[in-house]
Amino acid sequence: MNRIEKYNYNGRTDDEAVHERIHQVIKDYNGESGVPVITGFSSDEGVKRNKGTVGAAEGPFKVREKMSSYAFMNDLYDFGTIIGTENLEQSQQSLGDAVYEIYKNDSFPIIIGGGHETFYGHYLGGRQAFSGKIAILNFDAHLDLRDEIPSSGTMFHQILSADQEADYYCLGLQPQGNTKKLYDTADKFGVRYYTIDEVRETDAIDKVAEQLENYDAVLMTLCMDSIQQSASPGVSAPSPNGYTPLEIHKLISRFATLPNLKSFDVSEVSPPLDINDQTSAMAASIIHKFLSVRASF
Ligand SMILES: N=CN[C@@H](CCC(=O)O)C(=O)O
Repeated sequence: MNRIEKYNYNGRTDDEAVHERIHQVIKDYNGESGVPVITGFSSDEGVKRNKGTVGAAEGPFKVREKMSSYAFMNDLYDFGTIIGTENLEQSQQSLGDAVYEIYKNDSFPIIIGGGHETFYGHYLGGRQAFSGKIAILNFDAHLDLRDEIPSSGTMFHQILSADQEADYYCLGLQPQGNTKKLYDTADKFGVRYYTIDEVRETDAIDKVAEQLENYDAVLMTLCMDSIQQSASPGVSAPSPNGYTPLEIHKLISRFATLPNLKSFDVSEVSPPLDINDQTSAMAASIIHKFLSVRASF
């Protein structure tokens, strides 16, 4: 079991008597039901193995720092952060165990990565909690379907090659970031994938939203490299023509209200690569938007 570190939220307090910012309302998670639970996964190992630029291990702390003073008045809990090691497989299992504990109590994990290898741990918890058909909804510049040792570029290959009951939807692909081999792999597994242009210019989103209704559980994941580089520069593999902040806020809001959505992770924020904390702030604003739009957990 990996070490779990608690986060100490701090921020502006306007009036001691009124609890209206995240750092004032957030509590340690102790098994409560029907609540959103922030959970960190501090890991660089997946990006390192994928030959990317490391730094995402600092994401869970920096994104919480940005969220701390955001106006917020509803229930919110924090599980702590799983501290990843070079033993990525064990770290992902520890994240899966944490996520499973939250699901078991009928609560809703909101996970802050870590490299996108975060999603494999997220999935392990989801698969343990939910039998039947699972949909993975990934907003990403990359398919992450490499058939190699586990990294931040392999999670969906790992899942689809072992789980017949999991379907993969990928929205926002950057053509320059995915080779023919990755597209062939996607076709082999029947992945429903859409480039950024298809998301913008077709009815892909409506179609996907309709198809997602047919699953027992939907697990949603956002790779911050799917957002345009000028708004999300602090990632290992930036996208000059990724989602605009408005586009990604709209998309996350749209899918946040799916009744069968069980959890959400935001991955790949790398504070050492960031400019003026823009990427951490963007991730924090997306989580805040998600919390505001999804009325019940
Ligand atoms: N979604 C994240 N993907 C990987 C890059 C994928 C690739 O190199 O194909 C990452 O940043 O580590």
